[in-house]
Amino acid sequence: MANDVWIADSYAKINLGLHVLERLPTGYHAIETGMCFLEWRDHFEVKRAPEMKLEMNDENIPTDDSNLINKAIETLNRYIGLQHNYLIRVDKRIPAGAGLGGGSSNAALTLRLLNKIEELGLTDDELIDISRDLGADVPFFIKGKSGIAKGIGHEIEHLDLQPDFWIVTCFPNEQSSTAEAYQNCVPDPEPEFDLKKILTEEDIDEWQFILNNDLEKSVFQRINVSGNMKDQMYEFGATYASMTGSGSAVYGIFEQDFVATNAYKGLLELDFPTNLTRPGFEPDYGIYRKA
Ligand SMILES: C[C@@](CO)(OP(=O)(O)O)[C@H](O)COP(=O)(O)OP(=O)(O)OC[C@H]1O[C@@H](n2ccc(N)nc2=O)[C@H](O)[C@@H]1O
Ligand SMILES: Nc1ncnc2c1ncn2[C@@H]1O[C@H](COP(=O)(O)OP(=O)(O)O)[C@@H](O)[C@H]1O
Repeated sequence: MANDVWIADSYAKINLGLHVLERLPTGYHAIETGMCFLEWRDHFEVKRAPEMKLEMNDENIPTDDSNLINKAIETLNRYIGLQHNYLIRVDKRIPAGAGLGGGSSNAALTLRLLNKIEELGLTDDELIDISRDLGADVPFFIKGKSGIAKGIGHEIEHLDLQPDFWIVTCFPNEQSSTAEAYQNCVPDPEPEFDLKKILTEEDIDEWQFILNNDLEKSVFQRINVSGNMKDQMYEFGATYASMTGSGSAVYGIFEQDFVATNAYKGLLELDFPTNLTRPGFEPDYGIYRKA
């Protein structure tokens, strides 16, 4: 009904390995990367309004046409035409420029929310098609399932890659440019290790020797604190640690809860935005009417 308020959450992701295979003529890069979700979420509340309006509680992120939520609204409007205007309020908790996909995740949720509220009847595959122009990472966020992304990130094989361990993720408060991270890395068309085999067959104890993020080197040269934080995760007892995506956030995977909790508290004391995700976490992709 016209006065309904709709609520939903938009989740962060981390990358489990990231191979940069080739620089393409478009300037984008062919990659393969595993992705799973964190219990780190932005909260959306949406209701009808006289005109489209976006409100976010993060003054560092513009709410003008450059915002990926507004780009998603514009894309959907162009594709099928929206019947109404909405006020979209976002309680933003996922840091931007962190390699956590916060903006991409917001764009995907916006498409799913408006599809549901306006009863547009678009399938996931149609939403995935529409989402491609919004960003390389946006299609991944349409289904809410972990998996391996290839191509520029649009070709997704959904697999259950959600680790059954604790994940501690920390953002050292320095935004990393995705474009720069890719521009400064050296593609390797023949990676030494088979990413899918590692993620689905290798014991996690082996990951630190064979699971790499090819964007780390160039980012750690510019943002040293991220490299130091990766070392710190191992010092805290992580079984595996890596920068996520184009950074600058770093995550550690821990097999014992008290070791993870100790790392989480230690990093929080540094005043960095830090997240603790429990074993086997699955995002709630539901869209609900607020009671
Ligand atoms: C690095 C990754 C890993 O998951 O995520 P984040 O670190 O951004 O979370 C993704 O590849 C980022 O996806 P996304 O953030 O949607 O990238 P886009 O906005 O489409 O592209 C931003 C810029 O990154 C570069 N880019 C992006 C993806 C890709 N496969 N090759 C690239 O070279 C291009 O210079 C592009 O102009
Ligand atoms: N709704 C949004 N949330 C977060 N970042 C956004 C949003 N809209 C646009 N942006 C811009 O996108 C960039 C970060 O996008 P994001 O997907 O969070 O990248 P990353 O995964 O690298 O952190 C920043 O430059 C930010 O200003």
